[in-house]
Amino acid sequence: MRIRHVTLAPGEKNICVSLMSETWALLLEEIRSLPLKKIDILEWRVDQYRDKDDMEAITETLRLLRQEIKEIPLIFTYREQTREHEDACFHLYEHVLQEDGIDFIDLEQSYPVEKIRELVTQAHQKGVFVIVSHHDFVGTPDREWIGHYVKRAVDLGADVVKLAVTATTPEEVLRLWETTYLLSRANDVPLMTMAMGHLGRFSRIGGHVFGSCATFASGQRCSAPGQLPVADVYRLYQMLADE
Ligand SMILES: O=C1C[C@@](O)(C(=O)O)C[C@@H](O)[C@@H]1O
Repeated sequence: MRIRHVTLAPGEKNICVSLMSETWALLLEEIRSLPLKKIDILEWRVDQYRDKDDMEAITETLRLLRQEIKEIPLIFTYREQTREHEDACFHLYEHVLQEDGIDFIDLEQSYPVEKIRELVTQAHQKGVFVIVSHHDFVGTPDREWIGHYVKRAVDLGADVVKLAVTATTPEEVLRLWETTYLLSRANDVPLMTMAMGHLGRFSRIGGHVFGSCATFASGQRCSAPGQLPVADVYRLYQMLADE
């Protein structure tokens, strides 16, 4: 699968970095502080943005953001798992899908099925790809759960399936890698998998070997525990590539 100049396929060493600022002025400073040439995909974590309920501000910020990041693929993510924020989140996604400039939206698999389907339809009509995500901030689900999850996400219309778990033991890293390896060979839809936490750091530099199509690294701020700085991940990837 190709988005602008980026290929999302098992084994690709794509680096995603999240933009975490609260205002446009800070976002601009954040973008300018990043080594953009080392970044394949940017994620705008709009849940961190102060004016996220102001649709005009969102439209304008997106326009400026796109100007600044040029051709870098952009994921638009409102990371909220509480029910009370869901309406605001769906409203925002619907709004942004009428605008230009985003390449992906990220939808949590726990959202109501009907809503996911509606947003998938709207996104696809607009030529925007959908990442269906699951986050486990406590541990790593068992193999069977992960298998069902990936199948369900594909059935819901995901173009990419993301799984971010927490690794509390080495066995959980192994389980994530093993399931990523098997499921990436069994599905045409690219998988992005990673583990959070200290042990999860290994999954963030070795995931591509097991079939993940991208990893998340930290820019100005981490957007999840265990992310390594983007320049370090880039350097490691170069070291792994030259043999
Ligand atoms: O889903 C993900 C992955 C992530 O949670 C991580 O563990 O790196 C970071 C989030 O910003 C992103 O939306």
